[in-house]
Amino acid sequence: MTTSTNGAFDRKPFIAGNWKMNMDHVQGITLLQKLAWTLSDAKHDYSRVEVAVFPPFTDLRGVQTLVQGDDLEIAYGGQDLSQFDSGAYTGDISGQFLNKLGCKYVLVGHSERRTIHNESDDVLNAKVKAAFKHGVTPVLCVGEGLEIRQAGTHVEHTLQQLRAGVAGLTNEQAAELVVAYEPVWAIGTGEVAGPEDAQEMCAAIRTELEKLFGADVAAKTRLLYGGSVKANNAAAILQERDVDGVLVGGASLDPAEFANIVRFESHLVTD
Ligand SMILES: O=C(CO)COP(=O)(O)O
Repeated sequence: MTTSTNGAFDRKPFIAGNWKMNMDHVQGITLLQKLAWTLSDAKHDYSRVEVAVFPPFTDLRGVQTLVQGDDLEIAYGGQDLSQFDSGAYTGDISGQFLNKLGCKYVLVGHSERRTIHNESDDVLNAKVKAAFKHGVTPVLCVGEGLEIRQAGTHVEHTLQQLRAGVAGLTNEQAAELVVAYEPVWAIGTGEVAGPEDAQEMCAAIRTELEKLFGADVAAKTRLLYGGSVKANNAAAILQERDVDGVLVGGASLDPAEFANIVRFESHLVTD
């Protein structure tokens, strides 16, 4: 097995599964158990490659119980949080509640939230700050739709979302933040941005973070790619220098497929 070219993995690779609105709390426990068994059988080294799942809110208590009871090293997080701490916000979930459930991460600004729920850059910036306030690491999602990609303004569009999302963060927060580049045209469509597209945008994001927070900070921020990632394309994407992980939708619902993505290093064989 060869080592990856990804900056010799200065940043710990991060493989995240976004279950979206799939898996009720019973199905979710079964899925997580199967994933944990598969990775355990494969002797997965969690200290080399971090694994996290993002189940629906209603699954989180069960996930917490399983993770604690079986001493699993799989992290988990919410798919969204409120920008507010508590109060008359029917249907919303506070970052404090996520923290209390042991969530290490929370997705912020997934394209499905930006579009279906009309979440603005200002709201998303407030959500990023709310996550940090409550001790949960935000995974800020950015990315362009098809029309913007075709117009060739995708880099500027994505960087504008990034700047708005990280406005007012401290250097320490920016280093801890995770950013996921998810081109909307590649989500759930089978269309995958090529490894070079993922690298182009992740490099642009890192350069922008350097401008905003300095090179030392930008060298620590983990950048993920998401959009139709499968076991057969993950390794090539993850070999790119600035791509530190993947955010997986559909393929994270299949424990064997997702475990193979987690074990991408075993697909980097050259001999
Ligand atoms: O939106 C995504 C992950 O957050 C990507 O979804 P798919 O992997 O199903 O394309």
